Amino acid sequence: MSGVRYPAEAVLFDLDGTLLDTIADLAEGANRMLAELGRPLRTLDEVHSFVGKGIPNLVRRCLTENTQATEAEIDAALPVFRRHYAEVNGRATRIYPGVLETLAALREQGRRLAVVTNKAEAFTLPLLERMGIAGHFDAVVSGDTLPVKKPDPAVLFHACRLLGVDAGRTVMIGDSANDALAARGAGMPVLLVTYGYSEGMPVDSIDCDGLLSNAREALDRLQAL
Ligand SMILES: O=C(O)COP(=O)(O)O
Ligand SMILES: [Mg+2]
Repeated sequence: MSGVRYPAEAVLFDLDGTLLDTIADLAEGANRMLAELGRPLRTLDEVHSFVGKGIPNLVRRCLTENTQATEAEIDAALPVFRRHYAEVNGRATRIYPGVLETLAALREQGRRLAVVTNKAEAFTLPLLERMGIAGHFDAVVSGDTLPVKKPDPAVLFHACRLLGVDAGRTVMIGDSANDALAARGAGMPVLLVTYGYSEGMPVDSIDCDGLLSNAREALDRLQAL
């Protein structure tokens, strides 16, 4: 892996598409919103390609992809989505295979772990609790923790500050170009899982330091650092 010549003391994890398969709940929230607004519903595949840049972007794309909406309509839709998503958040969400044992093993190795997600904090924290994984993380940075979100590297630096670990001793693991660009901007190595969302983009076309078909593979990669 390029750029790392020391043990990685901390690992930053993306949430949606990396640790948790949240797509069914996101699609349910989106379609309840669209139904309430009298707009055409979206397929799971469509929602899949809309996830990654946060909830405002998901709502915007649901309302504007191959159709039209005014800025005022998009603004008005956001609280509708939030209301519905708050109801379903976590219901059909699943932890990806290999994630639990990987988190436990990384902690066993003494590494500090954080979640850095573009999902808003109001949904992130209850979801981590509900899925029983909140206790694995020493810090959580959500999409509205700072005024910026991924791909801005500021969120990764913020997570490192919360962890008390140098960004130069940290590795990012994600599923999309937002994660990879943020890591590149922070000068951090980045591994991408191949099973996530990546906004409809082939994940192997994204500049990164390695692909993981199962989170468990991160253990070997990090072992070598
Ligand atoms: O909320 C999103 O759009 C995606 O969130 P993520 O950063 O955890 O993938
Ligand atoms: Mg993601």
